[in-house]
Amino acid sequence: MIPEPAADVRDVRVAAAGTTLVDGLTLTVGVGERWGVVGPSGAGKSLTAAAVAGLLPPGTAATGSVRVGGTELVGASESALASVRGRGVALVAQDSAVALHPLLTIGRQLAGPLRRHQGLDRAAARARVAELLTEVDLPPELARARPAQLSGGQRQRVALAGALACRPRLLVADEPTAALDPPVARALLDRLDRSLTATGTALLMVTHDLGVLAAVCEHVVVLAGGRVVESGPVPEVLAAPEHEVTRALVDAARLSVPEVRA
Ligand SMILES: Nc1ncnc2c1ncn2[C@@H]1O[C@H](COP(=O)(O)OP(=O)(O)OP(=O)(O)O)[C@@H](O)[C@H]1O
Repeated sequence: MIPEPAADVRDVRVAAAGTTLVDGLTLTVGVGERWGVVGPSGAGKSLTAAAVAGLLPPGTAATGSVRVGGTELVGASESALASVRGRGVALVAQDSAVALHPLLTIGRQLAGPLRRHQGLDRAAARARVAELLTEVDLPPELARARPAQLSGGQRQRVALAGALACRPRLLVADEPTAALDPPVARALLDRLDRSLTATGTALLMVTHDLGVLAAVCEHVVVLAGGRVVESGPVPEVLAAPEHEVTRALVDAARLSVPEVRA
């Protein structure tokens, strides 16, 4: 039997106040596959990520179909969405670290979803939090710290640990390293890479950085004006871009990112 893909996205349209912002989005993310989403500013990358994660911002609405591990997210009730979050799909965003509660310890924040989604008791959740922190190369003692006591890179690692805590089928990552310095960003991506491999989690990652795309993803979709204009294996698309938008992105990257120079 062919396994359910991590995400099966069919003809998704996202609109706000009657304006179509993403249109005709169709994409299949196979089990454990890593997809990148690139495109110019305003192309619809973040809304695409949000639609696939079932977390569209207020005022926007989707039609079409987004199935994660066989569960339909478009039009799903809050309780149905809540049951898919964590184990089906998890989101880590550029500002995920900001979303940490300033007054709660890291340990309590990581333990919450483990207790809710996996039914762990207090002691089991505490042990799992220590494991999760170790998995993202943070000392387990950080469980007792509050977010303000951590660096930006450490906070983003905590966000990643939280997103991967329930071993989701799919991690949606929206510019997860955009707010980090290059060495800290590289370390986080390296960590992400190892965690995805260890858990078999698939990835859909928005990035504006073709170097990051090439380092992390196997497949790419290029968006422009809310539509997919090109998609395929990353090496092929970067080596021989077919659409003018992709060519412009590759040309811009050649000027600024040594790794993708021809
Ligand atoms: N909540 C919203 N309500 C109305 N319009 C929105 C909303 N969010 C985004 N948009 C609009 O939808 C379009 C796509 O936005 P989106 O944030 O997905 O683009 P993006 O490709 O991620 O851009 P960037 O690279 O600049 O972050 C833009 O024109 C944006 O102004």
